[in-house]
Amino acid sequence: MRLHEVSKSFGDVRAVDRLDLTIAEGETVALLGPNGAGKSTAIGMMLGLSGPDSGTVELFGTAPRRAVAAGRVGAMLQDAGTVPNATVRELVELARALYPGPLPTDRILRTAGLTELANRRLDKLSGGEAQRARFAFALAGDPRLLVLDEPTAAMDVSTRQQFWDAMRRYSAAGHTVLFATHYLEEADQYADRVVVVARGRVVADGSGTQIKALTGGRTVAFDLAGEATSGLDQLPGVRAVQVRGDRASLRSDDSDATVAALVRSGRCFANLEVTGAGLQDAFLALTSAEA
Ligand SMILES: Nc1ncnc2c1ncn2[C@@H]1O[C@H](COP(=O)(O)OP(=O)(O)OP(=O)(O)O)[C@@H](O)[C@H]1O
Repeated sequence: MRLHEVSKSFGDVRAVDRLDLTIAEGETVALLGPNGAGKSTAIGMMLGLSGPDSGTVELFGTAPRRAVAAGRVGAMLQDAGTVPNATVRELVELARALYPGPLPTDRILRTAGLTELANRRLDKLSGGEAQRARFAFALAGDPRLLVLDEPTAAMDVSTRQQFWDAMRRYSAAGHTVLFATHYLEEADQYADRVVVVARGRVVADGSGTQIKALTGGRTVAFDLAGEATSGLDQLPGVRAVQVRGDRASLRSDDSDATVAALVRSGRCFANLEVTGAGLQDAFLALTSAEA
């Protein structure tokens, strides 16, 4: 899949701004960005639901609409509805009828973790189960590329886990998956590659580990135990000091040196904690750097 210099505006809002993105077959890629970053607009163009104002979008070497019509792409969009009175199995059969080379029904149900729920009516499913039914619908045509727009929005932790287990079964077979998410831990955990989008542009592209390394550093936090904050910014490695109530958080490039110096200083402190920069930190730093 290839987007080259793609832009799209809605009135004065430039939703996607000269976006360049190439995804190779077999990759699992997370499109990570805050609300309004342009993820859904970019996905809409990848699926041929709307055209770019400028730039080109190609799927499997052809126009998105043609690739979608040929059954090479399955999609699960944010606002997709289902058929309330049908059962899960009927929905899957309906989806299969739309494609030239669909997967067998039982395999779709198994991959989506719906075997036990095959005869359940769609309007009796929980939110997470309904999302898995949409996932089954997207899988039915045996697509080479699966595009998921915030697939786990509104799912609780265990339902989310079940969903990703199902997605893993699919990607393990060598299929390409692109998913949009706000959940930073999800991007880090389930994607081979994380593409961070802000204001319609790619601001970082790499593995979760690489994205974290871009901001680097650790946080050394402790209770001040009544001591003043003066001198904390002079400790070795410290780049920034933040104080909330009685707790200080030091952003440090060398947390070992910072902690050693803190101990040597003879200051009182309590509840010392050293944590690595999470993807959340990296994400905030990267997107605010663009502001
Ligand atoms: N049909 C539309 N008409 C007008 N503005 C739109 C339309 N679709 C999107 N936008 C605007 O384009 C920008 C990008 O929106 P988009 O939905 O692509 O972002 P997103 O990253 O998917 O956000 P979210 O995570 O909230 O779904 C936003 O400012 C949004 O308000």
